[in-house]
Amino acid sequence: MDEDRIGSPALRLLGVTKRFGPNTVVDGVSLTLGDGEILSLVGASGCGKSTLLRLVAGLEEPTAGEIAIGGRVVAGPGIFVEPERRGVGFIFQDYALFPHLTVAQNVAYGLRGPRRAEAPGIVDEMLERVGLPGFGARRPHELSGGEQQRVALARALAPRPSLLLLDEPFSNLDRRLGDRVRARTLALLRELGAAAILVTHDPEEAMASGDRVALLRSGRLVQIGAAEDLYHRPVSREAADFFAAACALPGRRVKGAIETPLGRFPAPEGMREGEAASVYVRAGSVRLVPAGEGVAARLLNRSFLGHCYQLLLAVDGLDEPLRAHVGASEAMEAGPEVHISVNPAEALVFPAERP
Ligand SMILES: Nc1ncnc2c1ncn2[C@@H]1O[C@H](COP(=O)(O)OP(=O)(O)OP(=O)(O)O)[C@@H](O)[C@H]1O
Repeated sequence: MDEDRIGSPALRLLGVTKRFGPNTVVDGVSLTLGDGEILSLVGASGCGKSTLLRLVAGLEEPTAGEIAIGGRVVAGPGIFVEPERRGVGFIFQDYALFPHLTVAQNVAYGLRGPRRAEAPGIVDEMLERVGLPGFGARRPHELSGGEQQRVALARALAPRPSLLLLDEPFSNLDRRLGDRVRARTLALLRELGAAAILVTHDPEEAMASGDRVALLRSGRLVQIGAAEDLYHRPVSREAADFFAAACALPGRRVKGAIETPLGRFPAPEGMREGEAASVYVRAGSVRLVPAGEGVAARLLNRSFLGHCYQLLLAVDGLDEPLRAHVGASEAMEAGPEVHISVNPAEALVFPAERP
């Protein structure tokens, strides 16, 4: 590594934009990834996550903006470094192993220069690290989905990339296997000190996996920060919609506070009197209170979620049932009519007409 690149961020994007014809798919994205940092990139289907990864990998060329990896500009005005010269590893959703090559040949595939000569030792080490020692002679079709994913990981990490890009790598595995393979993958990335971007459309996976989480919507970066920030302090209605897993109550500012079917909530600064609001209430913030307190609701359904019970409640003025997560004794005591309240400090309030 050049002297002047020591201490450079693993990745820096500056105003990166990608247009396909008239469609702007990635729109002025700027972010910096520290050495060894793992970033979850999350957003709804079609928001541009894969395109952003492909731009970093060099599989697409930006229409505008600049990309630097480890301090070296790899894409920008008049500059384009080919994918194989970027020192970036890539794992796709379908693993993309070469079916005609053995596991060992797959893992050795990306080794270049002096590391090529050491291939047998590196292959053994990588297969050991991903928990597949002795699998070198097998072919991809002789492996389970989880094993194929681990070979893809060994192949991507064998050349020791400073940056690894993972595009929904666990989504083809069932939930429990996916969780296990994800934990193993993250531990290995930490061990090797590789920075990584993990693309997912699942907010829980994003929050559980990344040092930071970046939320993309329509090609734009909506918010980037610690998982707790996105969950507790979403910057906008868009971010709350994605992360809060909450019911949105309609409201309106009346006499300085937001009036809703569940009572009054503090108005955010800058909201005008009479302006419409959306108040996000999480299931864990809804409490059952004695009759005569709070607001009356009708119990529509009770279900066991494992860590709690979920009550579905009909409340006058709400189009959709409200979800409440409560403990076993509360759930069992709840009759057809209940009374509920929400701590105003636990709700998220946004102007309804602005994004
Ligand atoms: N080569 C291309 N030519 C034209 N449009 C494209 C091309 N690649 C992607 N797009 C469009 O860009 C948008 C973003 O696609 P992208 O695959 O980046 O989204 P995504 O967030 O990864 O979605 P998903 O979660 O469904 O994989 C989509 O509308 C897609 O149709």
